[in-house]
Amino acid sequence: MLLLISPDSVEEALDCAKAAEHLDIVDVKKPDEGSLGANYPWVIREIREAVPADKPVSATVGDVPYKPGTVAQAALGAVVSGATYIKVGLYGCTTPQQAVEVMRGVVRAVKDHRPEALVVASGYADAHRIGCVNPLALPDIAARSGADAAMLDTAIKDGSRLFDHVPPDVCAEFVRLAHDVGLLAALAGSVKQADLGPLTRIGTDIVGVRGAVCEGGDRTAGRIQPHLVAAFRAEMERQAREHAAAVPAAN
Ligand SMILES: O=C[C@H](O)COP(=O)(O)O
Repeated sequence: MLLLISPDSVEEALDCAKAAEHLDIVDVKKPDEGSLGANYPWVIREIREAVPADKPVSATVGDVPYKPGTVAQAALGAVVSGATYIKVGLYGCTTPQQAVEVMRGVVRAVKDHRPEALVVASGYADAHRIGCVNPLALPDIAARSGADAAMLDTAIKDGSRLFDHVPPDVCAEFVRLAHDVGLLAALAGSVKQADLGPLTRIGTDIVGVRGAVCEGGDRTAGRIQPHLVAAFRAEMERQAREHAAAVPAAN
């Protein structure tokens, strides 16, 4: 499982760089503009320059409306600025067809510019609270649009967590659906160390985190702490070892 950490500024990205050996992807966002709030192109560029070259930079395009042209243009902005994972939060899409239309524009805009960039179609575990597409629709939306990964995050950051809205067995179904169509499965949403056991067992490819590695667990007022990133990674590795030991025993 890969660890994606979301700093909100160049300063925080520098703190991530101090913990670079413990993380896999640096994800640029602007939390005060929403769960997948988009940051400025120059912030993406500066963060790309600040983190080690072997660490991919991801950028969110925002909690986007159903405006395929607008979103495609924003996605191009993110990839031109140096991101190689482009995440789109399908906030304003109320049907799978709308979501596919938005994602097809994003995939074309991104891949025309940088074919090897990865496009991530993100839905929301708490979709029922905001009226957007059902979480389990995401793998099919991502596959039909030519994206590389399906993701879930939480839209409303009020302390409720991924598993409060989509329990582990339904997340397992999400991962299975994504893998069945050859996609990566990414999960996030106030994930804590205690969630890493189930996330590992269900075969999650990427776990996205911010609050759990911020001072005081506070994703808004706290700053990312390199020692919390290291501790989170250590727990991921412990869970991976336990899982690897348990799997042959079960067969
Ligand atoms: O993409 C990951 C998100 O930034 C997760 O943030 P969070 O752990 O504070 O919910």
